[in-house]
Amino acid sequence: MGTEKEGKRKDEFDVVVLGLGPGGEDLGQRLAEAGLAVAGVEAELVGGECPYWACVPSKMMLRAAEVLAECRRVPGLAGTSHAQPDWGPVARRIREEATDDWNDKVAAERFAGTGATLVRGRGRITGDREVTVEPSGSGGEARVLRARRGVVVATGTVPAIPPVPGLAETPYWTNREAVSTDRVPESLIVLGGGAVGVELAQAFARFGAEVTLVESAERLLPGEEPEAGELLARTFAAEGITVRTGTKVTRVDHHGSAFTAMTEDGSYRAERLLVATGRRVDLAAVGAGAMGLDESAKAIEVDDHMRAADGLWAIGDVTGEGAFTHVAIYQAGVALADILGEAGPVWRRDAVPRVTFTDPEVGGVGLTEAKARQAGVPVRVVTGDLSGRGWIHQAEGFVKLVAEDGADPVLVGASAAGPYAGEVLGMLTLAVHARVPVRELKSMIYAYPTFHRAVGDALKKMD
Ligand SMILES: Cc1cc2nc3c(=O)[nH]c(=O)nc-3n(C[C@H](O)[C@H](O)[C@H](O)COP(=O)(O)OP(=O)(O)OC[C@H]3O[C@@H](n4cnc5c(N)ncnc54)[C@H](O)[C@@H]3O)c2cc1C
Ligand SMILES: NC(=O)c1ccc[n+]([C@@H]2O[C@H](COP(=O)([O-])OP(=O)(O)OC[C@H]3O[C@@H](n4cnc5c(N)ncnc54)[C@H](O)[C@@H]3O)[C@@H](O)[C@H]2O)c1
Repeated sequence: MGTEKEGKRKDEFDVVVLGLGPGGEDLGQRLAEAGLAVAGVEAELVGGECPYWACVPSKMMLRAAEVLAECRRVPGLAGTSHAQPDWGPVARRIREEATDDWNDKVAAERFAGTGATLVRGRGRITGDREVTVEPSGSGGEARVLRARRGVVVATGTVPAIPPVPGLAETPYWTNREAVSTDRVPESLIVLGGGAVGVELAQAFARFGAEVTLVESAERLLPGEEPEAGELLARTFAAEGITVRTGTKVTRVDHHGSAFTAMTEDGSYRAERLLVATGRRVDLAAVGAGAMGLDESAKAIEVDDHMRAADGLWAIGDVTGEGAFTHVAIYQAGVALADILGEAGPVWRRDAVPRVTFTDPEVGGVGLTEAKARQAGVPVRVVTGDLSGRGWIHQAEGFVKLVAEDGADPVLVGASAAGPYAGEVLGMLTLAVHARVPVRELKSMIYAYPTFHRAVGDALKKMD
């Protein structure tokens, strides 16, 4: 229902969802389907980062790169092969199949089809349960949206650009330019060896780019088990990717058509430079202070029901928990139950799975050994290789299991790396989530010769 106040259009809803990425889109639709009056506010594209600039296009790139790598594995296993990489089909699939040329018409119609109201523009919390939306582009008047039950903040993150001298003045890439490029650069410097950095470095390298990756921590994927970073470093070296860990970029310049990155141990030149050094939230832009939150905080802190304050929920990357699409959507389900006042799932942080889609894949769930020890959890840890299947497949990888010690130990963390490691992670996620005792896992039958049989072999080492 719209009213006019101080020259601004005013509308009332039950819930206002700010940001329609995977989390906000899912929650807004489900609230509307439950019969609530919902406004979803979106500044860019309905669907958010994941389908247009992140998960989906990057996985299309990696799938294509994997096909090339398989082709290169034919000699010695199956004869001879010759593959001529062509970025054309990759760019075409991303443009036509994944993003509809970065057009959200279908998603917007799906959202509105549930009965929710899509409000295009940049929203800001301007009072208790009140959001003011500045329309996208020029023209149009601001709209004030009132939320009877409350506001859900689902505004995600933006790339965190490190304060490296010179960098801000250069035409560097973030994930957005990287996944929407029509052409593979001849050479590429990647800053950051987290999930974005390693995935995109490998995809471009397999399509012929000469890639240098600079990571300030001591190893790639520093949040994962050390064995994962070591495995990726070996794989990348074998594929011709230059990896520099434990070093910082001290200056970046761009002259003509080339970037130069100075590091503590040398200087690197490349046609393109990709910044993949993490993400940040901007709580001041969201107006979080208007509902009593600290706008300088790194994320919106939430309880087990995704509540951030009275009449305020937060879900997805803005909560600083996970930074994964499956977490944003899971948290949407938690907030849904809370807003509807129904029994439902609570936000559990102890069994969150994560998969980095490099080849080999790296999957993890729960705590790494280091994080368990830091938290003071007494642990038993076993590691095993891919056993028979790894040898047959000519593939490297590992399984690492972290069990909380005690009379009847349970896994509190596990990692799998290798072919299909993200799929092997499924059973490990179940084990951590459902607290399946190690004795039960040991008594299971593991099909021979699967990759997940490595879990059974590793468990034999756990006395
Ligand atoms: C290259 C890359 C690859 C990735 N791959 C994977 C993967 O394989 N698997 C995985 O699980 N995760 C992956 N991620 C992470 C995943 O993209 C995010 O976790 C996910 O998109 C978070 O969803 P969200 O709803 O919290 O926020 P977002 O997707 O960031 O959406 C937030 C939305 O809010 C809008 N918004 C922001 N501020 C306002 C405002 N003031 N008013 C109105 N609208 C606003 C934005 O325009 C955006 O549409 C990847 C990330 C990157 C960068
Ligand atoms: N497959 C997936 O699920 C997937 C894929 C991509 C991204 N994501 C998620 O998206 C988020 C963003 O990913 P990301 O890789 O950008 O962030 P990240 O925080 O995971 O990794 C950033 C890396 O950059 C390094 N770094 C920071 N400053 C640096 C500097 N000045 N020079 C060199 N290295 C520097 C950090 O040590 C870190 O290893 C993450 O939470 C990630 O989990 C998930």
